[in-house]
Amino acid sequence: MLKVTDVGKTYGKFTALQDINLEVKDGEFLAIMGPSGSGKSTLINILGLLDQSYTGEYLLENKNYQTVNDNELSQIRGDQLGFVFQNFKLLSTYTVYENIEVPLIYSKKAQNNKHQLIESVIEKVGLKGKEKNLPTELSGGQQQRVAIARAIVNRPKLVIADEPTGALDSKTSKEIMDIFEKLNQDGTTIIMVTHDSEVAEHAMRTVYIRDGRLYNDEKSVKNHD
Ligand SMILES: Nc1ncnc2c1ncn2[C@@H]1O[C@H](COP(=O)(O)OP(=O)(O)OP(=O)(O)O)[C@@H](O)[C@H]1O
Repeated sequence: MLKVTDVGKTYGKFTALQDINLEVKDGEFLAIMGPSGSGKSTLINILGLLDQSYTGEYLLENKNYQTVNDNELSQIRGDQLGFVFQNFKLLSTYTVYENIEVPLIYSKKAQNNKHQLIESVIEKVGLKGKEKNLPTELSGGQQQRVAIARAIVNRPKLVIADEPTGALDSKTSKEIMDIFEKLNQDGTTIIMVTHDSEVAEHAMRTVYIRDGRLYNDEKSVKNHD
């Protein structure tokens, strides 16, 4: 799915990432853990094609997008990637159905069964009957379900989730993680940033970031400290 080789990122004199090497296979469910400010968002911004100013090489499906122009890049993001954020980022004046429809409007993928597609993801995330509700009429967990449905409606190869349970209580977090697990079982590759080791346990593999460096296990982070 993707391969990161010796990637580094600086903000002026500050080094946010260095010597990052990471390979994610098709169908994997990877958790990225690390303290606040360690570089997690910086890394997933690169993986999610939201940031092209880095050193080293990043290949997504064997393709380097570092010099691709913004228009083409947003098309690729829309067609191949799904994003889920901590604070849901739903459109507040759009209904549940309309929020989920948005990626399909911008997509160049052929969609001749749009309505069916939207209904099937609504069912998958357990929101049947809520199609006409506005986000403000839903609980946090339900809003995150809408965000997940929106992220997967285009059948992306890769879903990137940044602290998707960060704003949810532990019972709701578990329900959201069950949805991600099912999604992964259905073949979607998932990369998820989390502070929460219980959440990371749902992933197949966890990597750790500390001070802009990536470690494959917790022990090597501690040795480094
Ligand atoms: N635009 C920027 N300009 C300068 N420094 C930045 C910028 N964005 C991030 N940083 C710095 O880079 C480091 C890594 O930030 P990043 O947001 O990737 O951390 P994070 O691990 O995602 O943190 P959190 O868990 O709090 O979201 C931080 O020290 C941050 O202050």
